[in-house]
This record gives sequence, C-alpha cells and structure tokens, in this order.
Amino acid sequence: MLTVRAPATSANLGSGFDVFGVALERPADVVRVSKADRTTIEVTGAGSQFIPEDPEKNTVGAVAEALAAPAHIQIDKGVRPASGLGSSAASAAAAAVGLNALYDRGYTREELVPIAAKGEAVVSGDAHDDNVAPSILGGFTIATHSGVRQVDASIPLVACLPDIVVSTRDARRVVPEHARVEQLVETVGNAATLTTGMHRNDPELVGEGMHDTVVTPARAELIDGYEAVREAALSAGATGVTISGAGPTVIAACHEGSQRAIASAMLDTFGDHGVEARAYQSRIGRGAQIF
Ligand SMILES: Nc1ncnc2c1ncn2[C@@H]1O[C@H](COP(=O)(O)OP(=O)(O)O)[C@@H](O)[C@H]1O
Ligand SMILES: N[C@@H](CCOP(=O)(O)O)C(=O)O
Repeated sequence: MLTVRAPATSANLGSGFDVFGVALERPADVVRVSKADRTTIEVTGAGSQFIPEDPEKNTVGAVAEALAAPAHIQIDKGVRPASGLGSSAASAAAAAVGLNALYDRGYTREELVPIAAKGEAVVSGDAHDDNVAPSILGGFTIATHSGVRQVDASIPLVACLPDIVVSTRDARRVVPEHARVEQLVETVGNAATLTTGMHRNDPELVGEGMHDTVVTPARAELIDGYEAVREAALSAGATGVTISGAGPTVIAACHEGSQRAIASAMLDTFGDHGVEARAYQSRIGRGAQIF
C-alpha cells in the first residue's frame, strides 16, 4: 500500500484562465492505493457524501484506467468538492502519483499531468490541466497545449471558502464566448506581470497581475458578497484578489505577515452577507508527496 498527500490548488489567478495554477500548503487530500484485480473506491472526509464511489464517475477511476493500474483506492478528502480549490484534481493527482509508483510505470511528474487530467474530464466535461499540474508539480504552473512549465514561487496567500456550492461545470457555462481586443491586450499585460512576479517572488506584481475583466466578472455573480469581500481583503492589505478556480473560493495574494488580518476581513464580510465561510492562511506550496 502507498499513501500520497496531494494539495488543493488555485487555478486561473484572474488573468490566466485555464492556464495558471498554484499549489497551496493546505488543505489536501490523502489517498491510499493498494493493488487489486479491479478498481474499487472508498471516500471519507470533507463533502464525501457528494462524491461518487463508482470508478466511472470518480476522477481517480479514470486515472487508474489510464495507467492500467487497478487498485483499491481510499480517498480521505481534505478539499471540499465544488470549492474552486481543485478538489477533484487533488484526488486525481494523488492517484496518478500513487499508482505510477505502486505499479512502477516510470512516468515523470510532467508526464503524469495529462494522465491525471483525464480524471478532470469525468467531472467537468473538459480535460483542463491547470489544477492537476500544480497539485502534482507544486509551485506556480503554466499549462498550455505544448505542456507545463513550473516555477518554484513562494507567495503568501489567503483562500476564503464560503458555504456556497458552485460546480465547475456550471461556472464554465457563464464564461463569455467573446472578448474585445482591448480586453485581450489588458489580459496579456496582466498575465505577463503575474508571471514576472512569480519569478521574482514579488507579491505586488502577482497581485497586480491577478486583475481580470473577462471571466471573473461573469462568475462573480454566482458568489454572494464577492465584490465586498474583494474590497475588504484589499483594504486589509491584499495585493490582489480574485476568484479561485471556478469559485466560490476567493483567493488573495499578500505580503508575509498580513494573512491573518486579510482572512479575518474576508470572513467578517462574508458574514455580513449572511454567508458562513472558512479561511486557509497559506502560501504557494509543494506538489504531491508519497509517504
Ligand atoms: N475524487 C473526487 N473528489 C472530489 N470531487 C469528485 C471526485 N470525483 C468526482 N467528483 C465530483 O466532482 C465534482 C466536483 O468537482 P468540481 O466542481 O471541479 O469541484 P472543485 O472545483 O472543488 O474541484 C462533484 O460533483 C464531485 O462529486
Ligand atoms: N480553469 C478551470 C479551473 C476550475 O477549477 P476548480 O478548482 O473550480 O475545479 C475553470 O476556471 O473552469
């Protein structure tokens, strides 16, 4: 038997829709894999009552099939499903890393990214790599059709998860089909600024580059209190704030030492809108680890 811990992730970061992602230090899924004649799945932990154990419907089932690695897979969920924190991807990433080692398949971590993304296709109808890449590789990742680039950045973050459910599938339906050229120009500038910030470990540049006027405003409508929470986090010292993944988590970048004040401002503001929430004070962290 092998045990793997794979972290929650935050995709998009505003300007990098379907491309950028970061690994968080916490929360994480813990997945145990043991060889078996056929794949069976057991799920416990956060939101497990909403997660199917049928291998055809769980992200880890698609990964086991892609690796031809049948196994009994126990998933202890630390990342709540439909959170915008790459919940389905954390399980898929852990299963890919664990089954690759258990069956000695010899894939590199980079090669495991598209394999784990097959799990994402099961739940969102789309094999996007932007959550599985940072969950497997850690750091900041840029996932494109040509492959994945990774930067070992270290930026303080606050991820505030309200008690609202937004499924990735639903949030993909509200993404605008067209953008104006001015928005394209602005997005390229912001994405380049954010990438430079990650290379320099500069929270100001990362925060500035999180600005987005294309996808985020459409999705903000699905999150009660989003605009007020964003403003509260900025007033408490955040350098940038946006929706994490498809939402409803709201993610803030900041300088070291200001996470606590930002977390408290975000929680209070969701509370003012009658929404319970929890906050993770974190940083960009490492990828999946085998114990
Ligand atoms: N191993 C898994 N972990 C979490 N959710 C899973 C898993 N397998 C399938 N799902 C399904 O995926 C959906 C959640 O995925 P998604 O909306 O992408 O959430 P998140 O944004 O948190 O990853 C839920 O319908 C859940 O039942
Ligand atoms: N790029 C995707 C990312 C979805 O992330 P999740 O954490 O909400 O699953 C999107 O924005 O749809």
